[in-house]
Amino acid sequence: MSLKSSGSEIDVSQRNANIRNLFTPTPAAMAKRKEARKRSQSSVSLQRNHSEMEMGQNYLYNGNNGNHYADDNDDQHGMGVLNALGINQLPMTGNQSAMKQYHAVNGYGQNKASHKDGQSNSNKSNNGWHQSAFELAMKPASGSALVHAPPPVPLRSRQHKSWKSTSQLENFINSNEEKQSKHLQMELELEQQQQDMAVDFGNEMTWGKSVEKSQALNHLRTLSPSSLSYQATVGRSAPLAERLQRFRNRQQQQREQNEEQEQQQQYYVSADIDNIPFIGQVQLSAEQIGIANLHSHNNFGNSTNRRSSAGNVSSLVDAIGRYSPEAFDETEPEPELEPDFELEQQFEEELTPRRRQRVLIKRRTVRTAKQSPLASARANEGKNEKTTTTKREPKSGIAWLSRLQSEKNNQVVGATTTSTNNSNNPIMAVLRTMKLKERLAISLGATLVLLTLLLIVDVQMDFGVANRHLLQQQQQQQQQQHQKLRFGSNVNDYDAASGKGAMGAGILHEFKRKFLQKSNSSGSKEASTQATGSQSGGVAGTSGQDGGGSAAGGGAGAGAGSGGMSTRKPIPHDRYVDLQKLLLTDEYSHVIADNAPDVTMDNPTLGEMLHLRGGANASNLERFQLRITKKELYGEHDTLVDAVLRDMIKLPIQHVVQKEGGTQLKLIIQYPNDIKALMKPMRFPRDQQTLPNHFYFTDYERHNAEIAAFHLDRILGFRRAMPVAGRTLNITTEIYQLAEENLLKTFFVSPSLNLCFHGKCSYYCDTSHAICGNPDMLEGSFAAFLPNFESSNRKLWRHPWRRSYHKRKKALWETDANYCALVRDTPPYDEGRRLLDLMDMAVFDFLTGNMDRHHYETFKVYGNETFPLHLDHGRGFGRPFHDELSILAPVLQCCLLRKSTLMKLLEFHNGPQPLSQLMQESLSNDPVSPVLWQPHLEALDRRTGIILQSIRDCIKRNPPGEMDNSETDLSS
Ligand SMILES: Nc1ncnc2c1ncn2[C@@H]1O[C@H](COP(=O)(O)OP(=O)(O)OP(=O)(O)O)[C@@H](O)[C@H]1O
Ligand SMILES: [Mn+2]
Repeated sequence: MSLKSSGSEIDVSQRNANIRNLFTPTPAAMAKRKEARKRSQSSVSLQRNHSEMEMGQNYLYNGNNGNHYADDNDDQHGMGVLNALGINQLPMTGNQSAMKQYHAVNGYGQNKASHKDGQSNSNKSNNGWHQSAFELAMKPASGSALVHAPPPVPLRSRQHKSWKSTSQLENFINSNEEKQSKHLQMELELEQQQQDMAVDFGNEMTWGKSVEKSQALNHLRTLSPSSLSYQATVGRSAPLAERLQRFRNRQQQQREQNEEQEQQQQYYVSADIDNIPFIGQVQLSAEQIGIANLHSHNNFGNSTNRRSSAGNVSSLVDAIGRYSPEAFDETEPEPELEPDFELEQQFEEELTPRRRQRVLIKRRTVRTAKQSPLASARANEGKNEKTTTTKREPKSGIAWLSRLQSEKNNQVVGATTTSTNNSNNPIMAVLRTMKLKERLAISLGATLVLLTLLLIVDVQMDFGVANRHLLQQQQQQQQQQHQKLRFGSNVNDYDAASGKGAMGAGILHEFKRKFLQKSNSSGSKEASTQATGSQSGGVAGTSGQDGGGSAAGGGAGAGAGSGGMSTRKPIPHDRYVDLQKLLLTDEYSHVIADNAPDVTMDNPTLGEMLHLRGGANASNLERFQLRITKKELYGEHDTLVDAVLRDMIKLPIQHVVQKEGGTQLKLIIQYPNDIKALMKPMRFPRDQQTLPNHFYFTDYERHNAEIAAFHLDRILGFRRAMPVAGRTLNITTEIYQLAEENLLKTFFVSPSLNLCFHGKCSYYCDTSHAICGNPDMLEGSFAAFLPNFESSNRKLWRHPWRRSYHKRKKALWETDANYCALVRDTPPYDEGRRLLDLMDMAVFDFLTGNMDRHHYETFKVYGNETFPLHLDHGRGFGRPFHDELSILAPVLQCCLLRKSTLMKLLEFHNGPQPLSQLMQESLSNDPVSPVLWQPHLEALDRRTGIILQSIRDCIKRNPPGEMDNSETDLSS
């Protein structure tokens, strides 16, 4: 296991400094630890634990470091601050493993680049280690039995740069295994020994809860790794068996010795078997053990329950310190006691150290009168001659009964014995009786409370289930009555923004969601999918935009609801008759704009504009380019499109150059006759989804998305995307042998002997993201090249609904509910077709799931009254199971859509052919068909429904008379 496999190239000393800073203790803590270290004899083995802890934490921190690096790249997009060196490395290693996870979860195709596999594997294994090390390190601190926690990290060990050493890690693992086996062995032997010695465990101090006390002692008995390592250190080189034998002998000696002493003391010795790990190494007198026992109660048993975890760890150090041989020195000052032991403390303060111990023992013996019934029974059986019946605090509800019984016994037996049994003391008797009542009352009360709780829970469950049905009915009614949607996490903001509040419904929805989730346990599958649907919608709402009251927030909710709808049992098909009717009137022209570009008039071609004419030998592409018009790239029935596609698929490749600009690798493929295509190579199989930790701007480009987007654009009737075809190339003969020099430099042969290249770009153009032949074939998308006529330059426009391209910052449209009003007042969106073109683009991007629409381009020569090109769709079709509603923000915020677009959507929705089918048919002509993974096709239909629903919502919110001032009717 290599520590280096995290892929981090960070300067080690810098990292160490960071880690030291992170763990810099306060002066008080340092003093405390210093003190603890002084007292502790076991720094070596304990230190070891801490260096482990540090390693775990270090790795955690290291992980953060990775994020930190990513965070520092503020504008990561094409404008290109991010350079691949180092910065890309950290997130990418994570991505690789995330990708692997995808493969594992979805049973996806294998990652073909073997070196990638290697990397992700090593990364994964490293993660695995990291986790376990962290768990190991954190276990003591987070576990319920805090007494198991090793003492705080000594400063000395803190400074050990243990993460540097790989062997130390191995040592740690080995030693840990060793420890565990020793631990087991030891436990076995100790158990045996305990049986050998016939220890009476019922003979514990009983001032307080016996459970608490035995917890601490049990802890010691079960030998936590820290206590074991402590012991191992104290015992140093003595073999375990020998040490155990010695220890056993000593116990035996002590036992014999104690038998000669007072009977009360004898109890203590036997009870002190709990302290074996400690007393095993040190010769102790019975009195010392008594003290030790007391201390252990004070410092373990009670601290477990009463101290905060931080305090607990330090108290443990103190305790361990006290248990070191010096700590048993009689002159050791009395340690600070817990508040509950004030009585004892007062008592003890009156006595000299030596005397005190004896008295203490006696006191304890007195208290042993409160031994547990079980123990008392045992004591009575085994040690009748001792006559002292002992009793522990009762644990069970009926313990008071046995206590009463044993009290009677005490009174009988106690009279005839010499022990200091004061159970016949009338005051004590009264006290006990009172306690009994108290206990009865308490247990009665507790039972009542429990019963009430149970009742409440039961009633709630019933209520939840019942309400689910009610709410479902309600929801269906709502849908049928064409009421507006109100789902998702932003529902309240949305309601506030719209001012026509469905706050109550929002709350109801929240309520429903909660109860649906709850009722999942009752096995309702429907509920579970529904809950999931609305949850993912919630995510969409929040991830896409701030909840700042934007209408898009509401829309996000709407989509969430619809998303949920698709997974529910079929409801009658909603044909959106209301919308169909509206298409026939102009009543809602402020929402449904009748602004279809009329291609029959004022629609000059580029050739006409630029006075260019293709020669007799002009290629299909050139002719295509010259025929581009002001209003669309190609005519509805233009056969040149197919010719252009065919050329790109069939023509031999002459030259390959890397395309500059953009963030990811693209190649310019040159064919004969000056035909060019823009190629995006395949990186992943079709079913590879956007990596969960990828932002839209770091998502990989998908060649098949480019192909599918062209087809979709055509089917939608926009015709604003250049023709794109798929083609499979021979990487050796069709790229490598034809590549220009700069590209050639990035070629290499992978370990599995495939030819690979990575090119030069800002994202993913490095050896670990190379594009490789499989074994020699490489698939790609080929987009017909845009005209490059000198005077046909394109104008680049910033998209008004551009995302922030920053991980933490939000764009204005995400926070300003009235953002559309601002856009409507700004040229070129204040008049003409442009704003409606953006609505079309939003619909188009929402259908493909493309969030990467930062800019768009137009042909300069046409001015403003021209269409925006639909370019760059490589980041679409990444998340088939998620509908990113924020992409629809322009439509939702402006409440605007072209009538022609709405007609198309209604057509897809109502048939005869759904969009998915139209797409499938269109795509089946492509050489790399099937182009889309089935879930993406299904997503198209689902998203069509969502858009329709949001338009319906817009209609509801914008009745004809009550038009918002900002919403100018563009259709007029
Ligand atoms: N078919 C095409 N023919 C000629 N040039 C094109 C074509 N498609 C896109 N381009 C140009 O290439 C540039 C980069 O293309 P594209 O946006 O697809 O790459 P990208 O790596 O995704 O870029 P970015 O990361 O900036 O989005 C575009 O800005 C556009 O000007
Ligand atoms: Mn792009």
